[in-house]
Formats: sequence, structure tokens, C-alpha cells
Amino acid sequence: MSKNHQKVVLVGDGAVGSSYAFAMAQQGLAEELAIVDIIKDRTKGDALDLEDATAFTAPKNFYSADYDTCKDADLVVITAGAPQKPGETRLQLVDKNLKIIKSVVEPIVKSGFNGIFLVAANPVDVLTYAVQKLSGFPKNKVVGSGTSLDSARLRVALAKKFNVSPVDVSANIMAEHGDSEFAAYSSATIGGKPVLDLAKEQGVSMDELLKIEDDVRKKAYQIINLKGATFYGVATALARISRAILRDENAVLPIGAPMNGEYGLHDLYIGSPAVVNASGVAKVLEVPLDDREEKAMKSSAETLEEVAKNGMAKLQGNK
Ligand SMILES: NC(=O)C1=CN([C@@H]2O[C@H](COP(=O)(O)OP(=O)(O)OC[C@H]3O[C@@H](n4cnc5c(N)ncnc54)[C@H](O)[C@@H]3O)[C@@H](O)[C@H]2O)C=CC1
Ligand SMILES: CC(=O)C(=O)O
Repeated sequence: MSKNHQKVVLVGDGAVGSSYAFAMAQQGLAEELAIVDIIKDRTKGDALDLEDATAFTAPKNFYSADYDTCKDADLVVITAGAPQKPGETRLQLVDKNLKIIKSVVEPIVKSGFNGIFLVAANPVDVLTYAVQKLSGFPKNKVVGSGTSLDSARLRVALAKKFNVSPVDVSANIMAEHGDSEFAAYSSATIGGKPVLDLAKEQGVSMDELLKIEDDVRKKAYQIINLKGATFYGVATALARISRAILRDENAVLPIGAPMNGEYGLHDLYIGSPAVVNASGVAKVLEVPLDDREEKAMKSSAETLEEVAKNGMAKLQGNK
């Protein structure tokens, strides 16, 4: 993917999708961004609105399109799907959004698309799994946004606690992008110093760290209660993952990654740090987990496996 001209197709032009397109405009990533949605006036309007931004940023061709545009795309980003209503969990969206994912993946594959899928619609771990199964693509070519947003939230929260910049916090939320996620504190560092050591030195208790973890877990609900949806955080996380793919960066990012024995897990997508480049998920980095984290990873994986198994069976009419 080292060619000079890169093309991204955005499928789903709602709050998350349009914010992603805006982030891509601001960051000058990809020369072409095609927008697909069932609401055509929205994609046409957004393409016109977004092209005005290019007078201040970098040339980019924004346009409304149908699925056949995917045939020569480097990256397809899927944000099509129902969002949570206040109080609704991500997992409760599964049946509705699996149907949408199926209706989206089939025409993308039919177009002859041979690039990388990046999936953000919720429940993202299950939908990423479904995209891989329904497309028949190699697992490395299907990437989930996974816990990228949650890890950003953790870095922001720890930055506030320890009075440093969030860009200098290296910390991951792992497992489900959702209620069973956990903070991998045992491997978190700030400037190379373990967060657990820093916490001890500064009199921050484990209970306080666990409260931060819980606040991060609940942050989407908090934002949805306040303004109806979350979109700027995830849009920027998606642009970051897109950059790693389009620029072949070998960036180490927390994403929704396919498990091939890492953490003793198989045949599911779950949040873990991984190396991301033009091939998609180049390598899952299996980070060491302490006892608490290992239990949380296992339990979260069981939840995701159950939801994916039932959801896929229903989708295929077997249930
Ligand atoms: N992974 C993450 O970290 C995050 C994921 N999300 C998820 O992203 C998804 C989108 O959220 P919003 O943009 O807020 O929702 P939205 O309702 O604003 O936008 C959804 C868009 O999908 C389109 N759509 C629906 N069915 C479609 C189909 N069959 N084909 C093409 N387009 C279709 C709709 O027309 C709409 O434009 C939700 O599932 C939400 O839960 C939201 C925030 C963070
Ligand atoms: C909505 C959602 O998944 C989030 O903001 O984390």
C-alpha cells in the first residue's frame, strides 16, 4: 500500500462516521474518501460540507457513493449501525446490528474489495468477528476498534490523576469494548515508570485505581446520558488506526484483535495491544497479566464468545 494515492470508504455516515470523515480531513489522511449510507442526502451533503474543509487542510476528494466504489479501496471503515439509547448496553444492540453488518459486508465483498476492514459499530468485538466470518477475509485483514477508545479514556484519567500529559501515559484497557473490560494496570507505565509504583509513591490506593477503571467503563453511559451519543473520541481513535494502516506504521495500538492462542483464546476478537500496519493486524502482542487481569480477560472472553455464538446462529436462521 505504498502507492501515492489512497482511498478510504466510510460505510455509515452518522455521528461517528461523519466525525471520522472530519478527522480524516483534518489529518490529511488518504486522497479519496467515499461515503456510503442508506441516507443518500446525508452522504451527498456531508461530501459537499467536508470538501470545503480541504481549502484549509490538504486536497482530498470527498464524495457520496454506492458499494461498488469499494472495489479499489485500501480501507473500508464500518460505522453503520444503531447506537445505544440511554441505559442500553452495547451487547443489547447485537441482533439489530448483526443484520445491518450482514447487509453491508455482502455488497462490499461482491464489489471485489481486497483491502482492510476497520469495524467500529457496536457491539464492536462481536461485529468485527462477524465481518471476518461473513467476508471470509484473512483474520489479519479485519481490524476492530476494540478498546482503542477505552484505552484513550484510561490514559486521560491517569493523566489527570498524576498530572502529566495523556500522550505520555502508556496504559491499556483490554478485553470487551464494554461492561466486562478491565484496566491492565500491571503493565501500565508513565515515562517508563510502572503506574503501580507511581501510585504507591504518591499515595494513590488500588481502590482509587479501580474507581478510575470503573469510571472509564461507565464513561460512554455518562456521555450518552448527557448528549445522546459519543463520537469525537472514537472518530479520532479510528483516524489513528487508519493512519497506522495507510502509512504502514507498525504502530502498537490497543485494538480489537483476532485471537490465535494468545491469552489461551481462539476464534474471537477482543481488545489487546497489537502491531498495526498495511497488512492490518500484523501481530498480537500478548501482554503479561496479573491474576485479577487474567480472570477478567477469561470472563470477558466467555461473554463475547456466548454473544457471538448466539448472535451468529440467529443471523443464519439456526435459532
Ligand atoms: N467502537 C466504539 O468505540 C464506538 C462505537 N459506536 C457505535 O458506532 C455505531 C454508529 O453510531 P452513531 O454514528 O452514533 O449512530 P448514528 O445513528 O448517528 O449513525 C448510524 C448510521 O448508520 C447508517 N446505517 C444504518 N443502517 C445502515 C445500512 N444498512 N447501510 C448503511 N448505513 C446504514 C444510518 O443511516 C446512520 O447514518 C453504533 O453502533 C455505536 O454504538 C459509537 C461510539 C464508540
Ligand atoms: C458508545 C461507545 O461504545 C463508547 O463511547 O464507548
